Formats: sequence, C-alpha cells, structure tokens
Amino acid sequence: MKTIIEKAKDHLQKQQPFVLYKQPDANTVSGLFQLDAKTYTCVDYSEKGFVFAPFNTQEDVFFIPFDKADLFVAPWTPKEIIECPNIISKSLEKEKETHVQLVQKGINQIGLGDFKKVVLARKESVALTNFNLEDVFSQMTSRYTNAFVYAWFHPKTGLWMGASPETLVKINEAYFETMSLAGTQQISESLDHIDWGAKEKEEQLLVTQFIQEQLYPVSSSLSIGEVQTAKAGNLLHLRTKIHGEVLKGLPVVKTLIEKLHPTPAVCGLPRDKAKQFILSQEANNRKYYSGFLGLLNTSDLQSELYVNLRCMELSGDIANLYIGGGITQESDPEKEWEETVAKSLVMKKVLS
Ligand SMILES: C=C(O[C@@H]1C=C(C(=O)O)C=C[C@H]1O)C(=O)O
Repeated sequence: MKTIIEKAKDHLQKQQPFVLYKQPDANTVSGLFQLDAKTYTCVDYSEKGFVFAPFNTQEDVFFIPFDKADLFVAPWTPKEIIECPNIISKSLEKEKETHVQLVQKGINQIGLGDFKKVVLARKESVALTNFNLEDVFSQMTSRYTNAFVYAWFHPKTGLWMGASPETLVKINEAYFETMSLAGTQQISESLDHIDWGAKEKEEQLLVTQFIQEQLYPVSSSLSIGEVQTAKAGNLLHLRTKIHGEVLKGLPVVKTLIEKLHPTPAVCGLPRDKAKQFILSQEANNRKYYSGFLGLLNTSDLQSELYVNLRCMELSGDIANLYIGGGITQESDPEKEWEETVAKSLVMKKVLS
C-alpha cells in the first residue's frame, strides 16, 4: 500500500487537491486526497471538508469535501532534527529598508488616529535546491510538535506549507474555544524569568478585547482566561484562551468565523480601517497567509481552524515566506524588522 507521502506526491504530480496535516501534539498524520479534479468553494461554512481561506474575505474560500475524498491516517514518530547552516546568504538590506518604511507609515497613520494597531507583513523569497515534500514535511512535524503542521495543494492556490501556532477557533456543536495570540520575543537562555514589554502587553490586550467584543453579543456564555506565555518554535507569544457557547438559533460556524476572521492578531484595530491600510500599502498580496485553514464540520459536528501563519507558498524552485508583526504607536521599526527575521526562521530552518 502506498504511504501517505507517496499519495501526496502522486496527487501533486496529477495536480489534484490534497492536504497533509498533523494536529498539535498528535501522534498521527492525516492525508485527505480529493478523488476528482473539481473546484469546491465555501458559501456559508455549512460545508463539510478541509477548508483553505485567504486573508481577504472578498476572495474565494476553497475546500476539499470529505465525501469527495479519501482520508488516510498514519502513525507519526518524530524524525531526527537536521541542523543545517542558515540557507539564506543574500543580503536583506533592500527588504529591510522597504519594511522599515512600511512600519513607519503604519506608526504615522496610528498617530493620525486612523487605527490603534495594524499588522504589517512582508514576503521573502528563498531559492530552493532539491525541494522534497517528504523531507520538509517531516522536519516541520518533528520541529514544531505543538503546531498545526500542514501541506496543502490545490490547482487554484498552488502548494502551501506551514506550522501554525494559532487557533482561529475550535468548535464542538455550539461550544467554542479560541485564543488571543500576540506579542513576540525570541526564546532566551532562561525560560524561568520572562519579561514582557508594555508594547507587547498592549497589542495582545487589544486582540483579547476585540475577541470579547465580537463574541459577547453572539454568546450565551463567554469566559476569558489568564494571559500566559506560549512557545512556538524559536519564539514566545502572549496568549489568552477564550471559550464559550454560541446563542441558540445562530449558525454556529459561520457566526464564529465572521466575527473572528481576521482578528487584530493578523489585521488590526479597528478591523476595516486596518485592513484597508494593509491592502493598499503592503507590496505583496497576502493570498492565504493570515487566512485560515482546517477541518470544517466533521461527522460529529466539530471544526478545528487555525490561522495560516509561519507559512510559505512553494512555486517552482522558489519558496515565498510570508511574515508580519503587530504595529502600535509604541513600535520601533528596527525591532519590528528583527521580529519578522526571527519569525522567518521558523520556515527557513525546515528548508535547509
Ligand atoms: C503576523 C504574524 O504573527 C502574529 C503576530 C504576532 C505579533 O505581532 O507579535 C504574534 C503572533 C501572531 O498572532 C506572523 O507570524 O506573520
């Protein structure tokens, strides 16, 4: 019998939709392989399948329907992590200048009172030598065991891979769990004593408040946890877990997705103004970066959706990495640049 990876390679060759994924801390890897070559798009999130949604809510949301696909689940054991020197040798001076200017523009706009926070991103292209889906996927799953790791292919989107640390929402009938994740620092020597700056605390609080305001009117119960430090690869983030129940009579999945996506963890606040700024000022279309993906309406009415972060688009012999960070009035453009460099290492390490 073919392995999941061999099936994925076959599907890629035939340009037929598939997704490989490993849920956080799971000891299995799953593969969903579409049986036909048709394109299925979500209309109202009542669909059942694996969904892949872009950042921009005006664009198509694709999915692989469960009833038009074969599902394979295989045991997973970690592979040895291969440490290679960083593959990136080219100078990033030009990219740095462009990103610093974009961040400064964002800070100026915040100063004018247009919005309080905006998440600004950049794209970095890395040349690939001998890309091998199996090696990259197994390095991703072995390095980022507590992330949602995936490889998605669809003729309409191309091949994307990523290791997301952020749950958009998990749903079980009317019950949901989500999180406010923002604020970033690199892991230092001592994990016992972690200090968070005022800027990081504020940007994360804005996300929590947004989620609370969005979900309160549609929930019969809503509970906000304590702020914690969460580890994601070489990085730490501030995280607050939030859970509750959707009011009876509302379409649960549609309501939650529309209220949450995109949160100020990847867009900004107020949402529409920040989104307009992103769409008009970022040099690259984000496509599926900072969109969401995952299981939609499984047979037992569960959904498990993740924000598409720490991801890349693989196109020929180029990997396009997408990375961003939250900008507030207190941001220092130089530090924001460094944050994107640190975040870019998550995917660069698996491409080495
Ligand atoms: C925007 C990204 O990450 C988001 C932004 C963060 C921040 O601004 O500190 C932290 C985690 C994510 O919610 C990204 O990884 O590209």
